Amino acid sequence: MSSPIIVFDLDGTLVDTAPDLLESLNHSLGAGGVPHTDATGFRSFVGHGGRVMIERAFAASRTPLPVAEHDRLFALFIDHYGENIPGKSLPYPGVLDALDRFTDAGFLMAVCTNKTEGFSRKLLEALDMTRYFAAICGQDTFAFRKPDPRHLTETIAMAGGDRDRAVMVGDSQTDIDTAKAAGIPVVAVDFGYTDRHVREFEPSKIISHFDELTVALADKLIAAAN
Ligand SMILES: O=C(O)COP(=O)(O)O
Ligand SMILES: [Mg+2]
Repeated sequence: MSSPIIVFDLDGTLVDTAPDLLESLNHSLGAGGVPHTDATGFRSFVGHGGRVMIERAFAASRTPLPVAEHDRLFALFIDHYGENIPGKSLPYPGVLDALDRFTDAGFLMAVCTNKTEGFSRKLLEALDMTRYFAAICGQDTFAFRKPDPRHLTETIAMAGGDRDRAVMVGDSQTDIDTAKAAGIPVVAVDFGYTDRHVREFEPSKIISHFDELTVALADKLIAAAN
């Protein structure tokens, strides 16, 4: 039997990237003549990668966004964000202890994110976290991405895990919908990036700190799913 696996979302779950994403978003919006957004606006734009973030910010300010302009601003966003990694981004409190705990308990771990794979690897490397993960899969790793459940199930397969003994941990509706569609239990953190409280999306469990993400909880969720 292959190992149990715990799959993490990245932005807003493992790492607090909001200050840097917001700065790069505003750099790009400024170049497009759209007002800067704040932490509240950011929460409703994030979750589907940088392109969608720009698109949503334009829609919110009722400004048309022709494709060529979208491409230009996305390139500015990407360059700015990529150059500044890791910037101010840091793992949330208790993340590293939790990753050590699950390593010691024999779990595999993986990242399934709508960030690009390249930026995800660069960020995790800069924070010395790459070593924990058997797979790091971004929005461009496969031909599909969250909320398509195959992004999650293929991440599990790539990590060598067992989808019948898997748990997803995320911060957004995208993560919860993805896990549910894959038939995998999902723990939602309540401190990430979502404009609506995660309870509305009915995850299997909500936590407010990584100390609550125990091996016993993961075992319990896996047992209940089978
Ligand atoms: O970058 C985004 O928009 C979302 O990234 P996440 O899937 O790691 O939360
Ligand atoms: Mg997230």
